[in-house]
Amino acid sequence: MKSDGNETTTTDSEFSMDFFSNTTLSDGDVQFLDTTLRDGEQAPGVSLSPDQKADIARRLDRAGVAAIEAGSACTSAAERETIQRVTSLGLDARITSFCRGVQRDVDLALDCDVDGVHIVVPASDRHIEGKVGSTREEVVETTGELVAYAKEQGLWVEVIGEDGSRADYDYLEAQAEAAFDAGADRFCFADTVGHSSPEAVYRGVDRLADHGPVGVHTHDDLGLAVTNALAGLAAGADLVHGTINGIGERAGNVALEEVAIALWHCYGVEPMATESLYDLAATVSEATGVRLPPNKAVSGENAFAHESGIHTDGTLKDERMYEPYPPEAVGRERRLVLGKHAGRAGVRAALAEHDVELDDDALAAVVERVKTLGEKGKRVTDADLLTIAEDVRGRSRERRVELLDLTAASGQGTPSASVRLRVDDDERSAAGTGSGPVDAAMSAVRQALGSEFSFHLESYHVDAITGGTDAVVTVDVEVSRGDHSVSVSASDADITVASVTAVLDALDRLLPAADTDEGDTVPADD
Ligand SMILES: CC(=O)SCCNC(=O)CCNC(=O)[C@H](O)C(C)(C)COP(=O)(O)OP(=O)(O)OC[C@H]1O[C@@H](n2cnc3c(N)ncnc32)[C@H](O)[C@@H]1OP(=O)(O)O
Repeated sequence: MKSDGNETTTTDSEFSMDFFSNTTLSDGDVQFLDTTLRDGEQAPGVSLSPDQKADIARRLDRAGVAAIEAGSACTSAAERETIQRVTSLGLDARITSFCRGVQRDVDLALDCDVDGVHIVVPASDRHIEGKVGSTREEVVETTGELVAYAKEQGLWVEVIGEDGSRADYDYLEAQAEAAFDAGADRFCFADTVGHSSPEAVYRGVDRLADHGPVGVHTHDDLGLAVTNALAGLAAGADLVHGTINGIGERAGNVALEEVAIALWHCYGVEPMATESLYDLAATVSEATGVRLPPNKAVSGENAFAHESGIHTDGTLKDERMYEPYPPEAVGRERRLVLGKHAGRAGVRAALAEHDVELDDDALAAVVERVKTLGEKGKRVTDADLLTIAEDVRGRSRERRVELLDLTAASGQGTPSASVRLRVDDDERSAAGTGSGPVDAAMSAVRQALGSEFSFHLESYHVDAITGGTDAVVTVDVEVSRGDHSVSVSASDADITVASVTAVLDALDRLLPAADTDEGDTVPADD
């Protein structure tokens, strides 16, 4: 997908980063090295299985990432197994391993059949003297020897000057020169502790780029990771190291999806397919357990959501009114949300999605009630909106599906549940098993309903409203039948009851009204 236009910057294949300099790059000159599986996995508590690494690597490869650092072979036998799983996939991307500046690490990487290695050598005096107890001269010498050794083994080699942003740049340049003289394919400027200003990154990369191809590796301790990656590119780097969702040590690495969208939107450069970004973000979040902040660029839940009336009205008039780029560009969809800041246009549009049309007075009354609900801090779901609309119109609706009884049992055996439902005039009971009590109850519900009342659970989300083991939980679901979907939330101290209630409320909303002349319910699934 090509950038469809940023009104203030160039979008053709040539771009210039005027802020930093008059550097000009063409699309294709920037490549990405994804290190989610190595530096990203170094985030505390994260450990990816071979299958998870393989799955993420396949998706990165399909998205066009040039290189994937699959892990640190020196870590353990189990880690080598995960790297081998990735190297066995036969991907187009170059698969690499992290190595310290010691031959043993390179040999262990070779055992994993990687295409290349990142030989990480200390660059700042703090790291040279304080960490590895060496000298500048010794590090330069051993780096040259190790690069020559790795090249003899047929490996692609990148030397990373660790803590390079805090190094004496004269020395960093000497280190890069030694690495290139020994045959290194590239050198990487590393802002290892995320300490650098954009200007300092620019100066460092500018000097290194005189000696050969340079990459830039930035961290987000100052919130400058993306800016610093762009500064590196402006100074002549052509490879950006980063991780999906910016996971990594401390405040994390640069978020690759943020660099990708910034390059695409602002400069018309696309080192990876932007349409894959959300899928990658969701996959990595799920695999690592590191949640996405709702306001995160590209992948946050709210990145393409509009609640306030003025924004919603503007967006309904022109989708680009309050968005820099369309959600489809990163594989997402826009959401209009109702709450305290809602206005008439947004409420009218939300009702129209459920084939409900109101006159101006009724609409104003619904808007007021929506605002009141939103002011209580409650998320206004489709079910809430439809209930308010019915109330305002003075029409009551007869429920078609109702939970009469629910029992769930869990423990060390297989979780099981039984339900009793009313479906129209019919009373139905069924039992089911599942991976947990909620799953078992859902299985029982589906069995009781039968294929005639089938539904699809689009999303399921649980939040504890209060703390402690007696917490009240809210379950938010989105349920669909055919082309229609509704969002519902239900709260209860029992998560199984809240889950079943939410799903049945949603299904009830999706079924045609018993009294069909109401005309304000969605058509049935056929
Ligand atoms: C900036 C980064 O992201 S660095 C990458 C971080 N990644 C990792 O640490 C990978 C996981 N690490 C591990 O599994 C372990 O630390 C191992 C297997 C690598 C080493 O374990 P141990 O031998 O027990 O050493 P330990 O972890 O205590 O200390 C690290 C050693 O590596 C040495 N070292 C650190 N960086 C380098 C380097 N760039 N080049 C050479 N040696 C280095 C340290 O000096 C220290 O050696 P010492 O024990 O002789 O003092």
